[in-house]
Amino acid sequence: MSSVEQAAASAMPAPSGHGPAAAPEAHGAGTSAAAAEDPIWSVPEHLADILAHIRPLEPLELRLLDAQGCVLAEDVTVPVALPPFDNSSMDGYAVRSADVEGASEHRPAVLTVIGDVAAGSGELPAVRPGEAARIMTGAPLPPGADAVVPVEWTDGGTGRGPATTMRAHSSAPEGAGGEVRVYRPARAGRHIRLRGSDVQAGDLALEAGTVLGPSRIGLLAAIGRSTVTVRPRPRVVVISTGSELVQPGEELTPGRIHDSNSFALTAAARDAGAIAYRAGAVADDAESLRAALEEQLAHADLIVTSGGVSVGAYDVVKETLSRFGGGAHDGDDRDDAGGPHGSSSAAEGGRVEFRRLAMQPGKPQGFGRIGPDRTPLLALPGNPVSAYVSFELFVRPAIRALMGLEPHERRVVRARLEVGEPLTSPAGKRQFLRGRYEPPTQEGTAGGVAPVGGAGSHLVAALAHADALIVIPEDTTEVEPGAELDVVLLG
Ligand SMILES: Nc1nc2c(c(=O)[nH]1)N[C@H]1C(S)=C(S)[C@@H](COP(=O)(O)OP(=O)(O)OC[C@H]3O[C@@H](n4cnc5c(N)ncnc54)[C@H](O)[C@@H]3O)O[C@H]1N2
Ligand code: MOO
Repeated sequence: MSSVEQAAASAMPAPSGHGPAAAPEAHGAGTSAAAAEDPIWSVPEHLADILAHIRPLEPLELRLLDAQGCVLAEDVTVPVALPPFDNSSMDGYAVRSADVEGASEHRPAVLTVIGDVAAGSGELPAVRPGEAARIMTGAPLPPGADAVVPVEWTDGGTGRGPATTMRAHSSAPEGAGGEVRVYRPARAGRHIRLRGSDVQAGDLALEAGTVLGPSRIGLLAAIGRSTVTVRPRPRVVVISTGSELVQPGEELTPGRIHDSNSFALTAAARDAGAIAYRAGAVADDAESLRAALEEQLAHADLIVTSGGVSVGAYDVVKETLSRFGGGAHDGDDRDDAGGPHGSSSAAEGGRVEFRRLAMQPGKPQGFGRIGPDRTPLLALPGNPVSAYVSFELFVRPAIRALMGLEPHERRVVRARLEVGEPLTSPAGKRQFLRGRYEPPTQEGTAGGVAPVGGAGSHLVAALAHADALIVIPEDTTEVEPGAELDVVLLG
């Protein structure tokens, strides 16, 4: 295991934690009397439960541009070689190399021009000894020729010394005939792109599992594919909840705040590769939330909510989703909650289970599958930093799993903590502080990381200036200046 992998294993939630797990007390997070009924989940346990209930989306055949950002679900082999024929890499003259051997400015080779070969030419003139064909970049090499001299090595057929360019056929059609003086030799093969020099027929063009970025879409087009079988980008619906929320652009009245989570989470889902829809903010009432969910379920592969998962009197997400049925396939409303802390997870029962996690921020979390298609739903806490950190730890991997990708994307590195005073961290919680990372100046040494803002999960401005999450492990309550910690690099 490399040092980065080791760091990742300790800093990031790992799916290996799924299944019967250590009692919460083992993480030092258990609360005495309540622990037995309301266990505290570790970060890896919660992620493992999510990933255990998410299957990659079924492959679809999509047109090339619709497949951008998707994961290839087939091995694509090359049907015909690229380039499909020997062709010129320069605008110039196709010649027989023997005819231009020893050519110089003082003793040019004088060749008879037998015509033009433009890109796309089907019929090719044969080049015999003493002849040349004017040829354009990408045009097929005519039979007989074995080299191309660029126009800059010739007089361009003008008889007036070295040329810099060809004369346009429209204004000087005589350029396709007459004579050309060649001032430099070209050995056989010069300026020729050979058939199959890029890929051969039968080669593997792209392997299943490849993400289709622009250059890969270009390759698929080059080998003649108009459609491709991919796992589609997941459709993620983001719903924020809270009667205090006002949309950006609208005036704030007393007690209200702008809805920032639905924007940050939708943007984050797009950044992770999803097609994300912002369904907007729903007021804190169960009926509105239920209606919004019913409406969105039809076109969601994953639903993300923010807010309403804590212990308040208006925590409507928790109230609604704890009882939201599984829909058509929902045989019963059985209570099969438990996951690593019991026999199975709520996700199997078609409802959402709410948990406390041994982390800060992001303690309250919900996960389950709802509706007739058992659509996965992640209910994130409403505090903006908590929602964002939860996205990075749980939603991003879930989106990647739906795409058929390895869930962990973020790089984790070791970095020296750059602070004046020791930092404290709550016992039994994995703390994720926002930080700015400075890469090492020397190879083999650790970079530095400085906290941005405090631990408060309302600090959106500090979050916007952070580029890393500083991970303080569960069993660490104080970190000295200069200590090395895992750091999750955001982007
Ligand atoms: N008595 C307790 N109170 C709280 C606990 C607890 O254990 N006991 N946990 C705290 C923690 S930790 C968190 S995190 C929050 C989670 O609360 P909710 O998920 O129920 O979220 P809300 O109450 O709806 O909102 C919390 C906070 O975030 C602001 N918010 C909500 N949505 C948005 C949005 N879309 N854009 C911007 N800001 C948003 C909201 O106004 C609140 O300030 O609970 C603690 N309380
Ligand atoms: O978990 Mo809350 O997310 O600490 O603010």
